[in-house]
Amino acid sequence: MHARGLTKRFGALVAVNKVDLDVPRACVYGFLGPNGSGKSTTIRMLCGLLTPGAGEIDVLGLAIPRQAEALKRRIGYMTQKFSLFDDLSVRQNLEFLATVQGLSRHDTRLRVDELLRRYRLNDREEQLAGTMSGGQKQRLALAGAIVHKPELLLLDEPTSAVDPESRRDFWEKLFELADAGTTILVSTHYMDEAERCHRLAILDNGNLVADGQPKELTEKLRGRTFVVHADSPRRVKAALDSHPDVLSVAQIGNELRVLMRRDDVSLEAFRHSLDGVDASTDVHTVPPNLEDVFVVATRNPGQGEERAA
Ligand SMILES: Nc1ncnc2c1ncn2[C@@H]1O[C@H](COP(=O)(O)OP(=O)(O)OP(=O)(O)O)[C@@H](O)[C@H]1O
Repeated sequence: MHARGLTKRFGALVAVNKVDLDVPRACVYGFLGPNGSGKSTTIRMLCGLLTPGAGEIDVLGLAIPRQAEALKRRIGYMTQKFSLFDDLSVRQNLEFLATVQGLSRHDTRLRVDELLRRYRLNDREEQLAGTMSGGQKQRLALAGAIVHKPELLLLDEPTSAVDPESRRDFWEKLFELADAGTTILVSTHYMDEAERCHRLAILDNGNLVADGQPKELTEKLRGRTFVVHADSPRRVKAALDSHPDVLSVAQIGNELRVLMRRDDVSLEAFRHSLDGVDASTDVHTVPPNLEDVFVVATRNPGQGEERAA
C-alpha cells in the first residue's frame, strides 16, 4: 500500500497534510499520534470511505478512491466503536457479516465455525453481542472484520477499551494474521503496542513527523535521555522544567525521566546543572524508548523532518 501527498481539509483545518506512506505486505504497521492528529482521517481515506482533497493512493494495486468498490471485498476495517449488532447473537453477527461479504451459505457455515473456534467464542455463540465484555466484543469484532479473509486489515484504535491481557491476546491474533500474509495497519495510543509493530508512522497536526522501524527510531535518540534519582523529585523537576535544553520531565516514583532537546548535552554538564538543587541526586543515561520518540516527534519544533531510513 502506498500513498503520496495525501491531503484532507475540513474547512480551514488541514486534517492530513501531504502524507507519504509505504506499508509493505504482511507487515504490522503502527499509526501513532496525539488526539486529532489525523490518524482516523488517513485510515478512512486509505480504505475508500473518505475522498482525499489531494494525493495518490494505491491499495493492493487499486487506485483509491476510483476503484474503492473493488477494494471492499479485499480489506477488513474495524474501528474503536464496536461495529456489532448488540441484539444479534455472536454467531448471527458473524453470519450476517459473511452474507454481506458475499459468502455462500456453505462457506459461511464453515468459516463461522472456524472463527468461533479460533477466536474462542464457541462456548458463547448464542450469547447476544451486547451482553459480552469489552475484550470479548473486540475478539468478535476482529473475527467479523476478517470473515472474508481480507488481504489488508485497517484497525482504528481497536484496543482502546480493553484490559491489558485482552490487548495482548488481540495482538497475538494480529501477528497470526500477519504471519499468514495479511497486511495490517493499526492505530494506537499504547506505546507497548507501537513497540511491537514492524514499522511505525507518527502523525502530528496532520503531518507525518517520523516513520521507520521502532528500533531505528529509538536509536536515533541515543544520548538524549537521563534518569535522575532524588529524595525530593518535585524540587528537581521544578528546576528541570526551566532548563532550556530539557524537552520533557516525567516523574515515576522517586525517579525523573528527562528527555533533552539535543543529544550533545554531556552527562557531566547535566549533573552540573543540578548542583545545589538537591544534594541526593544521582543521574545516569538510559536508552531511549518509544515514548521519548513520540515526545520528540510531537513536541519539538524543527524535528519534523527527521525520518529513519
Ligand atoms: N468530518 C469532519 N468534519 C470536520 N472536521 C473533522 C471531520 N473529521 C475529522 N475532523 C477533524 O480532523 C482532525 C483529525 O481528526 P482524526 O479523527 O483524523 O484524528 P485522530 O488522530 O484519529 O484522533 P484520535 O486519536 O482522537 O482518534 C481533528 O481536528 C478532527 O476534529
